[in-house]
Amino acid sequence: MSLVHRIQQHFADSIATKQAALESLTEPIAMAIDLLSEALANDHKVLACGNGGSAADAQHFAAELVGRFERERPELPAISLATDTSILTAVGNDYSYDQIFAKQVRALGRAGDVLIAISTSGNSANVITAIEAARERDMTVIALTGKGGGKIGAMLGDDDVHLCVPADRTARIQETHLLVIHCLCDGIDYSLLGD
Ligand SMILES: O=C(CO)[C@@H](O)[C@H](O)[C@H](O)[C@H](O)COP(=O)(O)O
Ligand SMILES: [Zn+2]
Repeated sequence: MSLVHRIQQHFADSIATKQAALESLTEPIAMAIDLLSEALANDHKVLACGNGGSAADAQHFAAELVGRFERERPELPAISLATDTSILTAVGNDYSYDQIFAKQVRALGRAGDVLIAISTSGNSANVITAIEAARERDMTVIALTGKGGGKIGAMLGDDDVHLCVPADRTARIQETHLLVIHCLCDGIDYSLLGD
């Protein structure tokens, strides 16, 4: 395959994945927006976690809630659990990498808060333990996954929301997760501020 063809194939695959996600994820994204807007309107906060590209997504989402998305509005409480290198290295070193998010959830999470759990495979152990910790704290979970949802998809409860991108390739799932995150930001602003 030529370089030009490879580039064109990436664009075509990304468009096809987003088209498929448009069909399957519109309704669950709207449910996630309702859940987040309700929590934020009632003074609860959002915690977000994930590894690698998903760590960047968690940070990106928190930045758009604390700062802004496209419109001016009051600051919204959101914390990325993937960004404090002292906590990540201390907990990873003294306990295990599986605990890096869970211990922060237990430290910061309160009943009514929302955990955004991002994993393209749905199988990252530290995201799974973060969801278990969120349960202990009576938080609800919005999981962004792919590849069928993996173990995370299987462990979610009726009050949680599963946003599973219908794709198997990590890059395509990540690209769609970012689109989903921007839909969440826009939907929260719409719910809190109107049109
Ligand atoms: O961005 C990429 C690959 O595109 C990688 O950094 C990727 O995020 C890492 O391999 C993660 O550890 C994958 O974890 P997960 O999405 O399966 O939970
Ligand atoms: Zn990537």
